[in-house]
Amino acid sequence: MISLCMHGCNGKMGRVISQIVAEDPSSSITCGVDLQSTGTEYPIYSSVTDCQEPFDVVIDFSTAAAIDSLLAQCTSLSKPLVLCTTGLSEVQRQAVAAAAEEIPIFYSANMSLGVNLITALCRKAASILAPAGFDVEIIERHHNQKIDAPSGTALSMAEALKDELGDEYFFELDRSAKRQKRDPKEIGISAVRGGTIVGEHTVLFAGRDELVEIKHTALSKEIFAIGAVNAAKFLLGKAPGLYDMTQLIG
Ligand SMILES: NC(=O)c1ccc[n+]([C@@H]2O[C@H](COP(=O)([O-])OP(=O)(O)OC[C@H]3O[C@@H](n4cnc5c(N)ncnc54)[C@H](O)[C@@H]3O)[C@@H](O)[C@H]2O)c1
Ligand SMILES: O=C(O)C1=N[C@H](C(=O)O)CCC1
Repeated sequence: MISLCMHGCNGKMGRVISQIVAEDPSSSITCGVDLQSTGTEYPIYSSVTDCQEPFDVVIDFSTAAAIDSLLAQCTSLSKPLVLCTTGLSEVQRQAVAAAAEEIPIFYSANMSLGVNLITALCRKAASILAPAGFDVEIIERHHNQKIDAPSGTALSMAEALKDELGDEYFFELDRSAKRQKRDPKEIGISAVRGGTIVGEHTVLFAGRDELVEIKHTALSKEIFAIGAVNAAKFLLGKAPGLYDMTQLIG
């Protein structure tokens, strides 16, 4: 049995995790952290360090602005952290790496199995298609409540592709001010926001007279919640370090 502290418990993902855990006999949420202290069956605090109930692991789905403080709270208590919030700055990502020297941290911009599989498939496709002259574009679509753009997943896929293709490749997030043809070394990233789209990521390889598209569609937020709870179970008893889906999937 694992006991959890849910950071961002009143948010969309926090509520889905609460439902998933309520149906899981091997996990429980003993306490939560959010800006408002009502709305759940478990007590809610304004900081992880204020929580009175025992817990093994913190799961976070909140906002980038909360992460500096969250890292300090988890390291001060020596609590493992499953960090799912996206939109972190480069400085914050360095802070995550530094905190992971003290506590186990699982960080993934996308907790679904499928996205992590297609990222590996895209690496393979890119290694064959880009040298043959195919342009690489990532198109992501999300709901109209999402704050960060492009999505953490799109950035993480772009990083994987750049890692595969070489340092001469670069990200192009906004062509609006440019008046020039596409650079062959661009990895274009486009973000669409609308309605209740849970999350779609398409990697397009556009060649001369042929297109290859690799696409993942999330049909519910539950896939992220299940991945986060599995990550919390995976972290239990682990040494300090930075873990991700590649280790969880094995
Ligand atoms: N890694 C993944 O698989 C994955 C999947 C879905 C969403 N996300 C990311 O998770 C984050 C949350 O998504 P959401 O849709 O639940 O957002 P949301 O806006 O619905 O919920 C965020 C919650 O965090 C709370 N919050 C804000 N500041 C806080 C603070 N200082 N301390 C504690 N709680 C605070 C808010 O009050 C809110 O209840 C986003 O960054 C999103 O991109 C990641
Ligand atoms: O709903 C969101 O917000 C999501 N955010 C993640 C991202 O930015 O990649 C994962 C998909 C859902």
